[in-house]
Amino acid sequence: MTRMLLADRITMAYGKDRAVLRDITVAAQPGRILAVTGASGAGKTTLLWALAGLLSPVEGQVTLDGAPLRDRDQAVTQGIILIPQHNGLAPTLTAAENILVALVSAGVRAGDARRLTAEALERVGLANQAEQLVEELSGGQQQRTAIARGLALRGPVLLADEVTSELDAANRQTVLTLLRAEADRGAAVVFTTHDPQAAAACDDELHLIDGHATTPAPR
Ligand SMILES: Nc1ncnc2c1ncn2[C@@H]1O[C@H](COP(=O)(O)OP(=O)(O)OP(=O)(O)O)[C@@H](O)[C@H]1O
Repeated sequence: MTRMLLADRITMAYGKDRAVLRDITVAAQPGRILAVTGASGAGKTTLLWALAGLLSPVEGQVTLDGAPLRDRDQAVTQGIILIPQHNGLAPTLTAAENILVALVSAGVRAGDARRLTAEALERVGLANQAEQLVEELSGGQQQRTAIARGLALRGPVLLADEVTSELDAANRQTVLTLLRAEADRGAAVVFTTHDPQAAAACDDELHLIDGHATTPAPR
């Protein structure tokens, strides 16, 4: 299954504050990885939250397969997976439990959920940390657990918010390879990053400067 997720001339603001994103048009395309780059505060997370259905534009719209995306509940139902910037894991559950809970609440049967959890932790190199509490994992291990959870859900859209920021070079490369595998199975992947090398490994780049798009060109 593929999905076409489009931000169509969106402007985003928090409360009555000035806009933090202005007139942005960008598509998450099946089979491709879009890098969203820009300095701290440029609006990368805000764009991802709009695509995830967590925030509504004040102008323009986010559409999914041509129809307006209503909210996060609809986005979850339609398989728009978000790996949030600060991992979003439950610290007092184990790495495996965090993934299992997500899978079971997405409707996966318990036996399949256990198998998918083990596979996902293996892919990020955390097979031996499966039964460890998240609060006892290092920052990079927590980040990889959040990535494993996002991978295990196998959605048609994967939104990954700075998911390599705490990783060493080898794990960063592993994660980029895993994001590529997601695109190769047909997912639309959007990846925010400060790392020019990581961005260069993606198919397309949207560069934000103070909420404005500057480089929408495909490579
Ligand atoms: N909840 C909020 N309330 C008010 N302003 C916010 C909120 N979240 C973000 N902002 C503002 O929106 C702008 C864009 O923030 P955003 O987090 O999208 O940037 P970013 O590019 O992801 O930054 P970073 O690389 O540091 O994560 C910033 O000026 C920030 O202060």
